[in-house]
Amino acid sequence: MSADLNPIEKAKYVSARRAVDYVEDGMRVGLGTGSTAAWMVRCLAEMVRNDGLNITGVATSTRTAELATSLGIKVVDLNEAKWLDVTIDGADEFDDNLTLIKGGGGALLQEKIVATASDKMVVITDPTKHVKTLGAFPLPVEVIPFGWQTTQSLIEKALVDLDVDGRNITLRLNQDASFRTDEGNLILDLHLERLEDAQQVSHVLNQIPGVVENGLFINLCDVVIVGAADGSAIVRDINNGTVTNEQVAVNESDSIFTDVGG
Ligand SMILES: O=C(CO)[C@H](O)[C@H](O)COP(=O)(O)O
Repeated sequence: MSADLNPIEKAKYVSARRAVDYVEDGMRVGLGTGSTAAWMVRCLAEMVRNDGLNITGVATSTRTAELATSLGIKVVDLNEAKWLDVTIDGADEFDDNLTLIKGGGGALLQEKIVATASDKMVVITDPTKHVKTLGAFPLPVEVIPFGWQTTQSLIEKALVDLDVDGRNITLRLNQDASFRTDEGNLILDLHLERLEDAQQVSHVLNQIPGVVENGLFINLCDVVIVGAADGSAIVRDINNGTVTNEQVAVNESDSIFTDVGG
Protein backbone atom coordinates (compact mmCIF):
# COMPACT_ATOMS: atom_id res chain seq x y z
CA MET A 1 0.00 0.00 0.00
CA SER A 2 1.16 3.53 -0.64
CA ALA A 3 3.55 4.54 2.14
CA ASP A 4 2.30 8.11 1.96
CA LEU A 5 -1.17 7.39 3.32
CA ASN A 6 -1.69 7.94 7.04
CA PRO A 7 -3.20 5.02 9.04
CA ILE A 8 -6.75 6.42 9.02
CA GLU A 9 -6.65 7.01 5.28
CA LYS A 10 -5.35 3.45 4.81
CA ALA A 11 -8.19 2.12 6.95
CA LYS A 12 -10.70 4.05 4.84
CA TYR A 13 -9.19 2.64 1.67
CA VAL A 14 -9.32 -0.93 3.06
CA SER A 15 -13.01 -0.66 3.98
CA ALA A 16 -13.82 0.83 0.56
CA ARG A 17 -11.89 -1.91 -1.21
CA ARG A 18 -13.85 -4.58 0.70
CA ALA A 19 -17.18 -2.82 0.08
CA VAL A 20 -16.92 -2.90 -3.70
CA ASP A 21 -17.21 -6.71 -3.48
CA TYR A 22 -20.94 -6.03 -3.04
CA VAL A 23 -21.13 -4.50 -6.52
CA GLU A 24 -21.95 -6.76 -9.45
CA ASP A 25 -22.17 -6.21 -13.16
CA GLY A 26 -25.29 -4.33 -14.23
CA MET A 27 -26.07 -2.92 -10.77
CA ARG A 28 -27.39 0.54 -9.99
CA VAL A 29 -25.15 1.84 -7.21
CA GLY A 30 -25.64 4.71 -4.77
CA LEU A 31 -22.38 6.61 -4.39
CA GLY A 32 -21.88 8.19 -0.97
CA THR A 33 -20.07 11.37 -0.04
CA GLY A 34 -16.91 12.02 1.97
CA SER A 35 -13.30 10.90 2.02
CA THR A 36 -14.09 7.19 2.61
CA ALA A 37 -16.74 7.19 -0.11
CA ALA A 38 -14.23 8.84 -2.45
CA TRP A 39 -11.99 5.76 -2.06
CA MET A 40 -14.98 3.58 -2.97
CA VAL A 41 -15.61 5.67 -6.09
CA ARG A 42 -11.94 5.29 -7.07
CA CYS A 43 -12.10 1.51 -6.51
CA LEU A 44 -15.25 1.23 -8.63
CA ALA A 45 -13.73 3.38 -11.36
CA GLU A 46 -10.75 1.06 -11.46
CA MET A 47 -13.08 -1.94 -11.87
CA VAL A 48 -14.91 -0.13 -14.68
CA ARG A 49 -11.61 0.71 -16.36
CA ASN A 50 -9.73 -2.56 -15.86
CA ASP A 51 -12.43 -5.24 -15.63
CA GLY A 52 -15.14 -3.75 -17.83
CA LEU A 53 -17.59 -3.54 -14.90
CA ASN A 54 -20.84 -2.08 -16.14
CA ILE A 55 -22.64 -0.05 -13.47
CA THR A 56 -24.85 3.00 -13.22
CA GLY A 57 -24.12 5.33 -10.31
CA VAL A 58 -26.40 7.72 -8.49
CA ALA A 59 -24.37 10.31 -6.61
CA THR A 60 -25.33 11.71 -3.21
CA SER A 61 -23.66 15.06 -3.85
CA THR A 62 -22.34 17.27 -6.60
CA ARG A 63 -18.76 16.57 -5.57
CA THR A 64 -19.25 12.80 -5.72
CA ALA A 65 -20.94 13.15 -9.11
CA GLU A 66 -17.98 15.17 -10.35
CA LEU A 67 -15.43 12.66 -9.03
CA ALA A 68 -17.28 9.63 -10.40
CA THR A 69 -17.86 11.19 -13.81
CA SER A 70 -14.26 12.37 -14.07
CA LEU A 71 -13.10 8.79 -13.43
CA GLY A 72 -15.37 7.27 -16.06
CA ILE A 73 -18.35 6.02 -14.00
CA LYS A 74 -21.74 6.57 -15.63
CA VAL A 75 -23.82 8.76 -13.28
CA VAL A 76 -27.55 9.34 -13.64
CA ASP A 77 -30.25 11.10 -11.66
CA LEU A 78 -32.17 9.09 -9.03
CA ASN A 79 -35.35 9.77 -11.04
CA GLU A 80 -33.80 7.87 -13.91
CA ALA A 81 -32.43 4.99 -11.82
CA LYS A 82 -35.59 4.90 -9.67
CA TRP A 83 -34.26 2.21 -7.32
CA LEU A 84 -30.78 1.02 -6.43
CA ASP A 85 -29.26 -2.38 -5.77
CA VAL A 86 -26.76 -1.12 -3.25
CA THR A 87 -25.52 2.15 -1.75
CA ILE A 88 -22.04 2.45 -0.30
CA ASP A 89 -21.44 5.45 1.95
CA GLY A 90 -19.38 6.60 4.90
CA ALA A 91 -20.56 7.68 8.36
CA ASP A 92 -19.48 10.01 11.13
CA GLU A 93 -20.55 7.64 13.91
CA PHE A 94 -22.19 4.24 14.21
CA ASP A 95 -23.33 2.28 17.26
CA ASP A 96 -23.88 -1.43 17.93
CA ASN A 97 -27.37 -1.27 16.35
CA LEU A 98 -25.83 0.21 13.19
CA THR A 99 -27.63 3.48 13.78
CA LEU A 100 -25.57 6.20 12.15
CA ILE A 101 -24.86 9.88 12.43
CA LYS A 102 -24.14 11.25 8.96
CA GLY A 103 -23.86 14.66 7.38
CA GLY A 104 -20.37 15.73 8.37
CA GLY A 105 -19.92 16.57 4.71
CA GLY A 106 -23.31 18.26 4.51
CA ALA A 107 -24.86 15.73 2.12
CA LEU A 108 -27.20 14.01 4.58
CA LEU A 109 -30.45 14.76 2.73
CA GLN A 110 -29.45 13.22 -0.57
CA GLU A 111 -27.58 10.46 1.27
CA LYS A 112 -30.72 9.51 3.17
CA ILE A 113 -32.93 9.59 0.08
CA VAL A 114 -30.47 7.42 -1.84
CA ALA A 115 -29.94 4.96 1.04
CA THR A 116 -33.70 4.63 1.52
CA ALA A 117 -34.12 3.89 -2.18
CA SER A 118 -31.61 1.01 -2.04
CA ASP A 119 -31.98 -2.71 -1.45
CA LYS A 120 -28.84 -2.63 0.68
CA MET A 121 -26.77 0.04 2.42
CA VAL A 122 -23.12 -0.77 3.05
CA VAL A 123 -21.37 1.66 5.36
CA ILE A 124 -17.61 2.05 5.16
CA THR A 125 -15.75 3.30 8.18
CA ASP A 126 -12.53 3.31 10.13
CA PRO A 127 -12.09 2.39 13.82
CA THR A 128 -12.61 6.00 15.00
CA LYS A 129 -16.31 5.91 13.98
CA HIS A 130 -17.59 3.19 16.32
CA VAL A 131 -19.23 4.55 19.51
CA LYS A 132 -21.10 3.05 22.44
CA THR A 133 -23.55 5.98 22.55
CA LEU A 134 -24.16 8.27 19.60
CA GLY A 135 -23.81 12.01 19.97
CA ALA A 136 -20.18 12.93 20.48
CA PHE A 137 -20.23 13.91 16.81
CA PRO A 138 -22.55 16.92 16.42
CA LEU A 139 -25.84 15.88 14.83
CA PRO A 140 -26.36 17.77 11.55
CA VAL A 141 -29.85 19.02 10.78
CA GLU A 142 -30.65 20.48 7.36
CA VAL A 143 -33.00 23.48 7.58
CA ILE A 144 -34.39 25.83 4.97
CA PRO A 145 -32.91 29.36 5.08
CA PHE A 146 -36.28 31.08 5.64
CA GLY A 147 -36.61 31.85 9.35
CA TRP A 148 -33.76 29.51 10.28
CA GLN A 149 -33.18 31.23 13.64
CA THR A 150 -36.80 30.56 14.58
CA THR A 151 -36.35 26.95 13.46
CA GLN A 152 -33.27 26.77 15.68
CA SER A 153 -35.32 28.05 18.66
CA LEU A 154 -37.99 25.45 17.96
CA ILE A 155 -35.32 22.73 17.88
CA GLU A 156 -33.91 23.96 21.21
CA LYS A 157 -37.37 23.90 22.78
CA ALA A 158 -38.15 20.43 21.41
CA LEU A 159 -34.88 19.09 22.80
CA VAL A 160 -35.58 20.56 26.24
CA ASP A 161 -39.02 18.90 26.14
CA LEU A 162 -37.24 15.62 25.40
CA ASP A 163 -34.87 16.25 28.31
CA VAL A 164 -31.96 16.52 25.90
CA ASP A 165 -29.60 19.45 26.37
CA GLY A 166 -29.75 21.07 22.95
CA ARG A 167 -28.71 24.57 23.84
CA ASN A 168 -25.45 24.27 22.00
CA ILE A 169 -26.47 24.52 18.36
CA THR A 170 -24.22 26.10 15.77
CA LEU A 171 -24.84 27.24 12.22
CA ARG A 172 -22.36 25.47 9.97
CA LEU A 173 -20.03 27.88 8.22
CA ASN A 174 -17.96 27.66 5.08
CA GLN A 175 -15.14 30.11 5.75
CA ASP A 176 -17.00 33.31 6.68
CA ALA A 177 -20.31 32.52 4.98
CA SER A 178 -22.98 30.02 5.95
CA PHE A 179 -22.48 26.56 4.48
CA ARG A 180 -25.04 25.74 1.77
CA THR A 181 -26.10 22.21 0.91
CA ASP A 182 -26.60 21.05 -2.67
CA GLU A 183 -30.27 21.96 -2.17
CA GLY A 184 -29.37 25.51 -1.07
CA ASN A 185 -30.26 24.83 2.57
CA LEU A 186 -28.38 25.47 5.82
CA ILE A 187 -26.96 23.02 8.35
CA LEU A 188 -27.43 23.38 12.09
CA ASP A 189 -25.01 21.21 14.10
CA LEU A 190 -26.53 19.96 17.38
CA HIS A 191 -23.84 19.43 20.02
CA LEU A 192 -25.73 16.93 22.14
CA GLU A 193 -22.86 14.85 23.60
CA ARG A 194 -25.15 11.86 24.24
CA LEU A 195 -28.11 10.65 22.26
CA GLU A 196 -29.99 7.97 24.17
CA ASP A 197 -33.14 7.67 22.04
CA ALA A 198 -32.20 8.31 18.43
CA GLN A 199 -35.60 7.24 17.10
CA GLN A 200 -37.46 9.74 19.25
CA VAL A 201 -35.06 12.62 18.58
CA SER A 202 -35.16 11.97 14.84
CA HIS A 203 -38.95 11.84 14.81
CA VAL A 204 -39.37 15.03 16.85
CA LEU A 205 -36.80 16.98 14.78
CA ASN A 206 -38.49 16.06 11.52
CA GLN A 207 -41.87 17.36 12.79
CA ILE A 208 -40.52 20.91 13.15
CA PRO A 209 -41.43 23.22 10.26
CA GLY A 210 -38.25 24.39 8.57
CA VAL A 211 -36.39 21.15 9.28
CA VAL A 212 -35.80 19.26 6.06
CA GLU A 213 -33.97 16.22 7.44
CA ASN A 214 -31.63 15.16 10.21
CA GLY A 215 -28.44 13.12 10.12
CA LEU A 216 -29.68 10.11 12.08
CA PHE A 217 -29.85 7.01 9.88
CA ILE A 218 -31.99 4.44 11.67
CA ASN A 219 -32.68 0.95 10.30
CA LEU A 220 -31.03 1.86 7.02
CA CYS A 221 -27.58 0.33 7.34
CA ASP A 222 -27.35 -3.38 6.46
CA VAL A 223 -23.60 -3.89 6.58
CA VAL A 224 -20.85 -1.93 8.28
CA ILE A 225 -17.22 -2.45 7.31
CA VAL A 226 -14.49 -1.21 9.63
CA GLY A 227 -11.20 -1.17 7.79
CA ALA A 228 -7.82 -1.09 9.50
CA ALA A 229 -4.43 0.14 8.34
CA ASP A 230 -2.97 -3.38 8.40
CA GLY A 231 -5.34 -4.46 5.62
CA SER A 232 -7.85 -6.24 7.86
CA ALA A 233 -11.54 -5.44 7.93
CA ILE A 234 -14.38 -6.32 10.28
CA VAL A 235 -17.56 -6.91 8.31
CA ARG A 236 -20.79 -6.86 10.28
CA ASP A 237 -24.02 -7.84 8.53
CA ILE A 238 -27.07 -6.96 10.61
CA ASN A 239 -29.49 -9.05 8.50
CA ASN A 240 -27.76 -12.40 8.86
CA GLY A 241 -26.14 -11.58 12.20
CA THR A 242 -22.59 -12.34 11.08
CA VAL A 243 -19.37 -10.60 12.06
CA THR A 244 -16.28 -11.63 10.13
CA ASN A 245 -12.69 -10.53 10.41
CA GLU A 246 -11.17 -10.58 6.97
CA GLN A 247 -7.94 -9.76 5.23
CA VAL A 248 -8.53 -7.50 2.25
CA ALA A 249 -6.41 -8.01 -0.86
CA VAL A 250 -4.58 -4.74 -1.29
CA ASN A 251 -2.35 -3.99 -4.23
CA GLU A 252 0.44 -1.65 -3.15
CA SER A 253 1.02 -0.39 -6.66
CA ASP A 254 -2.70 0.24 -7.19
CA SER A 255 -3.08 3.05 -9.70
CA ILE A 256 -5.75 4.70 -7.58
CA PHE A 257 -3.05 5.86 -5.16
CA THR A 258 -1.40 7.87 -7.89
CA ASP A 259 -4.85 9.26 -8.83
CA VAL A 260 -4.93 10.97 -5.42
CA GLY A 261 -1.23 11.73 -5.32
CA GLY A 262 -0.60 9.22 -2.52
O1 LIG B 1 -22.09 11.81 5.89
C1 LIG B 1 -21.15 12.13 5.20
C2 LIG B 1 -21.19 13.32 4.30
O2 LIG B 1 -22.38 14.04 4.44
C3 LIG B 1 -19.90 11.34 5.24
O3 LIG B 1 -20.19 10.03 4.84
C4 LIG B 1 -19.34 11.36 6.62
O4 LIG B 1 -19.13 12.72 6.98
C5 LIG B 1 -18.03 10.59 6.71
O5 LIG B 1 -17.04 11.26 6.00
P1 LIG B 1 -15.55 10.71 5.89
O6 LIG B 1 -15.61 9.44 5.13
O7 LIG B 1 -14.81 11.81 5.14
O8 LIG B 1 -15.02 10.51 7.28
